Amino acid sequence: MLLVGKTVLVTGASAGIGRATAIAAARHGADVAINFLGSEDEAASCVAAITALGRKAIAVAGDVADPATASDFVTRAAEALGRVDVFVNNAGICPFHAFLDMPVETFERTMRVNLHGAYFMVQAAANQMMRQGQGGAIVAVSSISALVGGEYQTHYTPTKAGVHSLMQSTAIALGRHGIRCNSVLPGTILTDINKEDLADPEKRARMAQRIPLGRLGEPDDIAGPIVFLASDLARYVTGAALLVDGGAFVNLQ
Ligand SMILES: NC(=O)C1=CN([C@@H]2O[C@H](COP(=O)(O)OP(=O)(O)OC[C@H]3O[C@@H](n4cnc5c(N)ncnc54)[C@H](OP(=O)(O)O)[C@@H]3O)[C@@H](O)[C@H]2O)C=CC1
Ligand SMILES: C[C@H](O)[C@@H]1OC(=O)[C@H](O)[C@@H]1O
Repeated sequence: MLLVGKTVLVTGASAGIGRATAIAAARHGADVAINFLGSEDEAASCVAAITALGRKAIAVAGDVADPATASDFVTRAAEALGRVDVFVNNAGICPFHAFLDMPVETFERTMRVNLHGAYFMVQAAANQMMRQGQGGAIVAVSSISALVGGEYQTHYTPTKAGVHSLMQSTAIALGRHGIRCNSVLPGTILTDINKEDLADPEKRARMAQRIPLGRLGEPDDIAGPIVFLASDLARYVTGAALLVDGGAFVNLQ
C-alpha cells in the first residue's frame, strides 16, 4: 500500500487511464476526488468502485478547458476530503484529423483541453499544496507522442510535448516547496480515445507488432507507474519522464 493517508485528485477519471488510476490509488489506501466532463454514470461507478474499497471519493463535473474548473475542482476536493497530497493531470482528447485541412476549432479545443487545462489544473493543485505547507506530488499524463509524431495528431502531439515540458518547469518552480512534478509517457493504450482509430485491424496489428512486450497497453499498465511516482518511494524523483510503452519507442530497427 503506497498511498495510505493521502488524498489523490485525478482529472478525466470517468474512463480509461484516469479511472484506472483513481481506483488503483484507492487500492493503495488513498481517498480520491475525480473530475470528468459529461459521463455522469461512469463517474458515479468509479466513485462506487472506490467506496467499495473502503475509501472516500467524490466526483466533480467540469470542463478542464475552462480555467475556472481548476479552482472549483481543487476547492471542492479539499473541502470534501480535507487536503490535496497528489494531483494527477490526465484529462485529454485526441480527435484524429489530417494536417492540411485541420479545422481551427479542433486545433483550439485540443490545445485548450490538453495543454491549457493541464496548466491551470496544476497551478490550482500546487497552490492548495502550498497552503497546506507539506509538499506534494504532481503527475501529468503526457505521451510517447511527446517524443514522436503522428500523421493525424499534428494538433495533439504538441500538447503532449507541452505537458512533458510543463512538468520539467514546474519541478523547478515547486521543488523548493517539496512538491515533486513528473510525467508518464504512455504508448498506445486501449481506451475510448483510440477505439475508432484502432478499429482498423491492420493498423491495430501493425501497432502491436512494434511493441517488444507483444501487446498494446491497458489502463492498469499506466496506473501502476503513476501510483509509484505519486508515492514516497519516488521521494527523490522530480522533473522526470517515465516512458510506459512496452518498449515501442526504442524499437526502430
Ligand atoms: N490511450 C492512449 O493510447 C494514450 C492516452 N494518453 C493520454 O491519457 C489521457 C487519458 O486518455 P484515455 O484514458 O486514453 O482517454 P479516454 O477517452 O478513455 O478518457 C478520457 C477522460 O477524460 C475526460 N475528459 C475529456 N475531455 C475532458 C474535459 N474537457 N474536461 C474534463 N474531462 C475531460 C473524459 O470524461 P468524460 O467521459 O466525462 O467525457 C474521460 O474521463 C489523455 O491525456 C491522453 O492524451 C497518452 C498516451 C496514450
Ligand atoms: C490516442 C492515441 O491512440 C494514442 O495517444 C497517444 O498519446 C499515443 O501516442 C497514441 O497515439
